[in-house]
Amino acid sequence: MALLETITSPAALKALPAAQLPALAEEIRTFLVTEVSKTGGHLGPNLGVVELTIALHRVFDSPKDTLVFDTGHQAYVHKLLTGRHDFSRLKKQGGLSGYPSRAESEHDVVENSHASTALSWADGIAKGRRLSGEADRHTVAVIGDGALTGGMAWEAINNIAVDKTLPLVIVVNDNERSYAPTIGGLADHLATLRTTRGYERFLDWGKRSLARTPVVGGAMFETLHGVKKGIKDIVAPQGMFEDLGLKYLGPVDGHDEQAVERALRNAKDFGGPVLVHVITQKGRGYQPAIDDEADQFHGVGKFNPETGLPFEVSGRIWTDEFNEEMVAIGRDRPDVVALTAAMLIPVGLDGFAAAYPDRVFDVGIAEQHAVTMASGLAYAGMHPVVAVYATFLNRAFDQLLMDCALHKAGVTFILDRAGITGSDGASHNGMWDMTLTSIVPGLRLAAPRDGEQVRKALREAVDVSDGPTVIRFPKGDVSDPLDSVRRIGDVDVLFENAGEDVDLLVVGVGAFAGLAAEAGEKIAAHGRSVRVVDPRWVLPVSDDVVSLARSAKAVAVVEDNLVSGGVGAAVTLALREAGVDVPVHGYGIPKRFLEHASRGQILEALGLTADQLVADLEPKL
Ligand SMILES: Cc1ncc(C[n+]2csc(CCOP(=O)(O)OP(=O)(O)O)c2C)c(N)n1
Ligand SMILES: CC(=O)[C@@H](O)[C@H](O)COP(=O)(O)O
Ligand SMILES: [Mg+2]
Repeated sequence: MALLETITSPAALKALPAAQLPALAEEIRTFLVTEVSKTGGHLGPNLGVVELTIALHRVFDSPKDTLVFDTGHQAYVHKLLTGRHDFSRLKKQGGLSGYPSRAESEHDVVENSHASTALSWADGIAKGRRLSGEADRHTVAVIGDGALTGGMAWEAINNIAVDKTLPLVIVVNDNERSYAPTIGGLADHLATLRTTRGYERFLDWGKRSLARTPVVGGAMFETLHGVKKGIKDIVAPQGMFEDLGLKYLGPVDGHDEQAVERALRNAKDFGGPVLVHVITQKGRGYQPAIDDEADQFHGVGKFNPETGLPFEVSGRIWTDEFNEEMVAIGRDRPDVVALTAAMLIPVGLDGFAAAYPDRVFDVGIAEQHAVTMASGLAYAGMHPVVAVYATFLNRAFDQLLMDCALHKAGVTFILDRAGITGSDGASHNGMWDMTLTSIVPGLRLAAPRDGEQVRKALREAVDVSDGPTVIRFPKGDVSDPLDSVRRIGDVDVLFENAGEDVDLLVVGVGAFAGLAAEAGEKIAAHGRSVRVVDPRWVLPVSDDVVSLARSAKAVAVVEDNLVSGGVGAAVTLALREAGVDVPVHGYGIPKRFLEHASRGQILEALGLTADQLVADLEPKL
């Protein structure tokens, strides 16, 4: 790592002779494989942007110029080149974030890991710089081909393309993959552009040859360039970007560092918005990643760098329960169809897709489209199941409210990674969904406490055809089965040590039902009468919960969601509306953005362990 150790800033990188850049790239790849094999992380995306990121930091002057990375999972090389070499605690508490972090560096801007936002950020930064008299500062947005399938990206392009003096460079990092191969018309269009790759080499040859031809050489090169443009338009119409008014440069071999530098310098000097189309390979330089058909080591756990094989084989996860039951439902219900936003495998729809390939729609990173398309599918007599990570539903709230719920569309939403996820940082925690969905008229939300409840809730949900149903569960290993002692209406009683009247009613929500039961039993052991329940369908608050509260002196609600506007808040409102004057103590996530750490570390820091709940709750009884 002789060279990499010397790169403590972009200035040091710029000072490196070009001849040493291939060696530096090699050292960076070795570093990434070695270090990420110990911590886990987004290895594939970062192996693909080594030369691109080197070229970016050699052509532009960060932080005077601004580099924005879309989604931000591919910013490890950027971190290395801006002096952050300690990856030993990557994505862990106190260590480097897995995404850009303003607290870490002046070179980092966008911390949001939700895709398709970079171009909007860049549009605003560039226009703000120009208004403040700093038009000499360039803004560069690096966006993947996957993120480019998100609607926001096109809203931004629509605005950028018409601003002919905007010093903004869009770099499309086209590796033909999101997790899986990128889908849709845009992907096809990028593919036609890729086929013109030969033209770049042809043009470069022409430029070098003609440059040596005195006098007529330059004119001939311009003619050649015009010919190339014409042929390219015939063979690979790049009209889309240029018809929108964007200057298009490329396609450029994203692993030829000097070619990328040349293209970026041209873009930098162009004097207006330019799109540079860079062709890269996800997992470049590490064969196990390249060979990984599922997602080319998009996001990996710890692995053996020699073999690429994982050290940790995960147990049965919540997603597996959904995956399997969906296949069974697909057999029984030909009207059930499924939608994913470029995450077929991560959300557990691969089983259903294998069995019923015509009934799965991968819409790209386009959650808003997915939700409204599902409303259309429901109108056409289908029962759609939309599977997304909980945090990404935020993006499609209006579609949920005004396309799905307003029209009473029977759509089922599966929110995976609900609650604290932790290591992917603030924007990846699924902590807002029950707050958002609690205000949607006609929506019913289930929070299963174990695998059996996931299956039951899913079966019940697909039978609802007059409004949206939501099932949410966390990341990781599914909870051990938690049996009820009896059922009251639709509510499962998990523990009770008294008759009807109790000192305390504890409502455990979803995966926190076990935590609630543990805390309730501890309080019961201290002499209190306690009942712990799991409502299963937690929104809207059921009459059964209200009537149970009438027989309690106090209520506690424990949820893996914001306290603000969550189930606890909904219970409080329901009790007030029913005239039940009983104190409700809400336990969950505070309304703030949470630093990356493990789920367990964050839950403990938030007081969401049984002992901490007991310690806080008992004095209030
Ligand atoms: C709104 C949103 N939906 C889904 C995701 C999950 N996600 C993270 S990276 C990724 C694929 C991104 O593909 P691309 O932009 O091509 O970047 P690459 O990994 O290929 O470099 C997805 C779907 C996300 N971060 N944001
Ligand atoms: C960057 C991104 O949004 C995803 O790749 C995210 O890292 C998914 O993480 P898990 O699938 O491991 O929850
Ligand atoms: Mg990609």
